[in-house]
Amino acid sequence: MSRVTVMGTGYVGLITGVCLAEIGHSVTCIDIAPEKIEQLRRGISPIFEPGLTDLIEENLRSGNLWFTNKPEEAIPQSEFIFIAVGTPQREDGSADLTYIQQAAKTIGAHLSILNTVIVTKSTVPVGTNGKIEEWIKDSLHATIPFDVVSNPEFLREGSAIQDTFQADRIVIGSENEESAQRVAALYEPMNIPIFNTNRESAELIKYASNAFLATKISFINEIANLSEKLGADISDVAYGMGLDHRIGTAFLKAGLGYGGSCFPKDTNALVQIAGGVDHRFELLESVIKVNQQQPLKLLNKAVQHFGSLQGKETAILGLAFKPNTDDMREAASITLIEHLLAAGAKVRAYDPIAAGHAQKIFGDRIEYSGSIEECLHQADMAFIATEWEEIKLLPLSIYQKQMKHPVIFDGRNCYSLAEAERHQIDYYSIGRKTSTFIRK
Ligand SMILES: NC(=O)C1=CN([C@@H]2O[C@H](COP(=O)(O)OP(=O)(O)OC[C@H]3O[C@@H](n4cnc5c(N)ncnc54)[C@H](O)[C@@H]3O)[C@@H](O)[C@H]2O)C=CC1
Ligand SMILES: O=C(O)[C@H]1O[C@H](OP(=O)(O)OP(=O)(O)OC[C@H]2O[C@@H](n3ccc(=O)[nH]c3=O)[C@H](O)[C@@H]2O)[C@H](O)[C@@H](O)[C@@H]1O
Repeated sequence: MSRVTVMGTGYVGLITGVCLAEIGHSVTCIDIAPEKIEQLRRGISPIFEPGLTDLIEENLRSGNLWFTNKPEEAIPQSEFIFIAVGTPQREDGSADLTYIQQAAKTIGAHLSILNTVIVTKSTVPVGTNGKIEEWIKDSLHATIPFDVVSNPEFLREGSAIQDTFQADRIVIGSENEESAQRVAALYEPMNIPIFNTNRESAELIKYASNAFLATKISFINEIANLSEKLGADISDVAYGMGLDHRIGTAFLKAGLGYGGSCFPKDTNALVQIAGGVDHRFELLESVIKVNQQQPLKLLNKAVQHFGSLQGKETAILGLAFKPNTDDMREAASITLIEHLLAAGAKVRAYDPIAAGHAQKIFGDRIEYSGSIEECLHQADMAFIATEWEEIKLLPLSIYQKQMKHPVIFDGRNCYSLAEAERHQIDYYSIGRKTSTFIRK
């Protein structure tokens, strides 16, 4: 059992803290946001993540997990300090290291002589772990031994706990073998393959992994755009490609493009990191451009269908950037809604859990529906922006029943073309033939 402090109770900090507590370590999570700590002490998770509340409650009860906003109550007693604070995007696309620097200074101000290993979980530009070391040194009041190790995080929102306990690999980037072994020992009960490397490589593995997955998505979206023009069906094309084990089926789902708190931010950051060493990352620049244009392609289909969108009652099904999360950061739904509003459409939206976030973004510029049926009622057109189970499995007869005449712009390819035809629905999707019903 080791004593661990986790700095930051966002997605990564909370999941890291809770999972380390679950395997028997004594974990204190600290945050500068007092309201989060207050909630967490009462067992309330500030984020929506399946299974997380149970794990928080369980580990609070067992005494393995504590929450505080006072670093002095945690850092001096810890053998490991995980940094899991945010690294948001600056205006120019580069990563903002303000929170990282603040966390490093806090660590330096409270570090004791336990030969503590600082473990960086946050996604940080190559070279940052070296800077963290310097920032900590600059804040120390005496000569105190410590080490800084890179340990990037690969979890996905919505399946974060499973991703942690069944991770493909744990990457540990260290300049010192003993520190690397100590971090590896922490994770031993999880029985996950460990890959050891130096800090710079570990930092780059994180950005390269996200950028590669983003590239797969933009690639398949381009093939989808091509499929539409060539009469191919993207579902079959992606499936047929994925049968080659060298390609694999994962991340070949065409749609509205990638959103979320990380792919857009990290692809932009990697372009900046490359630029910093005089390398123009043209491939990644194109990936980003394709992604920005993808939701507009579906909107254009609506413009072509109706001529003008002025006054059109529009239902948006799904707001979150993907299912099983209430996160709307960089969600394709935002692009869709902003463009629809600009074109004069009247928008109402439904999402099982993300409406609260939407309210902060759109206020009363759109309406919020309490159910799918209410959202679709008397609508001229419906956009499917997130493939929540209840949206994906919604019978097409509900669209027929609720809408004026069912016209669906499906950004997540939830239905088969045959089904849409059977229900006599004007059905537009991504990378497939349009199914238009000629009204008598
Ligand atoms: N969200 C995700 O699914 C993943 C995120 N990452 C990376 O992990 C990092 C954290 O991401 P999120 O958890 O989403 O961030 P977040 O922004 O949701 O949470 C960060 C938390 O850190 C707290 N914080 C800021 N400064 C602090 C300090 N000095 N001391 C203590 N707490 C402090 C904030 O109040 C906030 O609660 C980012 O670098 C992100 O790129 C990596 C993999 C997955
Ligand atoms: O660094 C991060 O924060 C994380 O970013 C992603 O995780 P996440 O953003 O939670 O979600 P994903 O499931 O990867 O989906 C990202 C976006 O890509 C889209 N996507 C995904 C897969 C696909 O085939 N097609 C597709 O359009 C999703 O709709 C979503 O908008 C990575 O998958 C994680 O490994 C990484 O740790």
